[in-house]
Amino acid sequence: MISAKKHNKSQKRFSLNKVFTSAFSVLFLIFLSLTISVYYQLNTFRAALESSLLDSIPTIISFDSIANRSERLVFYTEKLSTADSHPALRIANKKIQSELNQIEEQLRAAKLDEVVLKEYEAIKFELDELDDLVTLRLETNQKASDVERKLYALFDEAKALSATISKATGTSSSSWFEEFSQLTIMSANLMSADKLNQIRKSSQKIRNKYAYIQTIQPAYLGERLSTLNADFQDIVLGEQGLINLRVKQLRIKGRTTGRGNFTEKLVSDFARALNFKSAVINKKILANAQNEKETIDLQIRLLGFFVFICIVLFGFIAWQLRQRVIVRLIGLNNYVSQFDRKFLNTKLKDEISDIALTFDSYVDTIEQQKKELSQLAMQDGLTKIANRRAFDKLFLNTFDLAKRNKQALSILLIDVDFFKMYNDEYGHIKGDEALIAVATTLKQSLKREVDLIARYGGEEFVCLLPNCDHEGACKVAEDLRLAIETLKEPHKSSSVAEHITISIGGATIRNTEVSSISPQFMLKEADIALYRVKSKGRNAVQVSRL
Ligand SMILES: Nc1nc2c(ncn2[C@@H]2O[C@H](COP(=O)(O)OP(=O)(O)OP(=O)(O)O)[C@@H](O)[C@H]2O)c(=O)[nH]1
Repeated sequence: MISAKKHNKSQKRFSLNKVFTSAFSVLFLIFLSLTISVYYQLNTFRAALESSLLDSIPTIISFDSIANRSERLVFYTEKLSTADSHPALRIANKKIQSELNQIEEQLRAAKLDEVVLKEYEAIKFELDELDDLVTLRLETNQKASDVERKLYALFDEAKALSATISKATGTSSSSWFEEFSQLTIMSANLMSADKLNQIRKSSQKIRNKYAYIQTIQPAYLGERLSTLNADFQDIVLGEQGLINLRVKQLRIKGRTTGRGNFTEKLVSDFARALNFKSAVINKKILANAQNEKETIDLQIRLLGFFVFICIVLFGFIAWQLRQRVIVRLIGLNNYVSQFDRKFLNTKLKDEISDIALTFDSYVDTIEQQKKELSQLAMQDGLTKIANRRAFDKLFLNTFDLAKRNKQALSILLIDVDFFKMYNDEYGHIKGDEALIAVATTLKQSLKREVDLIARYGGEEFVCLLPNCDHEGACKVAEDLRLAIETLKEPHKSSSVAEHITISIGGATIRNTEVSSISPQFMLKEADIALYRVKSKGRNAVQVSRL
């Protein structure tokens, strides 16, 4: 079984599985935190936008709208307080009511705080009060006008009475009527007096004049005059007389003006308060937007930083992938395809190194097996010495070398004598053992490293003796023959000896003649020599010189 070579124990192991799992986990976590951060930021941004769009901006718009309506309300309040007729009052009231309705609707929609609502209620109350005052003023005005008319009617009556006096007395005018005319003018002038003090002074003068007139009135007018006086008393000096009405008029006017100004101020304040609130919300929105902008800026910078880190990490992982996996796999492929150890890289302790080491073991094993196979291919299966193929190959190479170097070369053909009989006598198994013994002895008998003994076929062996001349070849042949004889392997059926013997026929080429002789020829000559030895009785050697 093939086992991978072990890593150096001091080297820390980095499993590729762990490396890539950790790297991708880190990237995944960064990606996840990026996603969460972006999601959180977008949500915050959405909430801020929602708060601005759905809450603050509509509130500002409704505040502005209420403030605008309030400013219009100021205008109509002025119209109301200065209304000098009932139609004008009705128009002003209608406009005010319309504005109030709109304001109330918007106030409800804007969900404003209690203070604003109370202010609004106060405005409504003041407007009602103002309306009452203006109505009262118009009624008083009407009464004053009626009384004024009555005054002029009374004057006409006095005038007619004066004419009657003139007719009766024969004079063109009476001093009474003159005084009465002045009294009427003084009374009529009350209508143009716009100060209470003036009215008080005038009323005193009127009373004095009225008292004086009574002292100068003609006695013969009798009852007619007393009615006139009583009417004057009612029209000017009475409870509902012109003086009291004018005082009331001025007082109501003062109150109306005061209330009107107060209400206008109240409405203006209300509008200002709304404008202020709107400005505050506006400021808040701007502050929020600024905060959001700063947060988003920070997030963008953070995002950029994270993206940068991600790119660096991706680059690092890609580089690691290339260095740790791709480059090493290419190296491994080169190693496997070219069997060149320079491509073998097992520095890192991981799965690829494991594979590389396993391949390395396979390569070792294959090379070992190749060696063994090539050895087996050149070895004789029975005797374990070189076989004929090995001999043929080496013989041709040695022959070429000898030819080139002009060296002597010898070969010996060795044949075990009467081996057929040996087999017949002892059986094939014994025969095999005998051949093994002969081969081993022959091999051990050779002294030079370069000499080769091979099994040529059957019970025949061949010996290759490079750079060996005729004399040397004869000596080696004789040594071999002697070694087998010394073996004393019993061979009863042999007619040469009682033990196994060999016959050797050889051939030697001299250095000068090498070029004209072929390896086949040399073998043939050795075979002829062997034949001769056999013919002469065996257990002998003969080497031909070529
Ligand atoms: N046991 C055994 N016998 C073999 C082997 N190879 C060849 N032989 C036998 O060797 C014998 C050779 O016989 P022959 O060629 O007649 O030669 P010989 O009997 O030695 O006679 P000479 O060569 O004339 O002395 C044959 O009987 C072969 O069967 C082998 O590997 N094992």
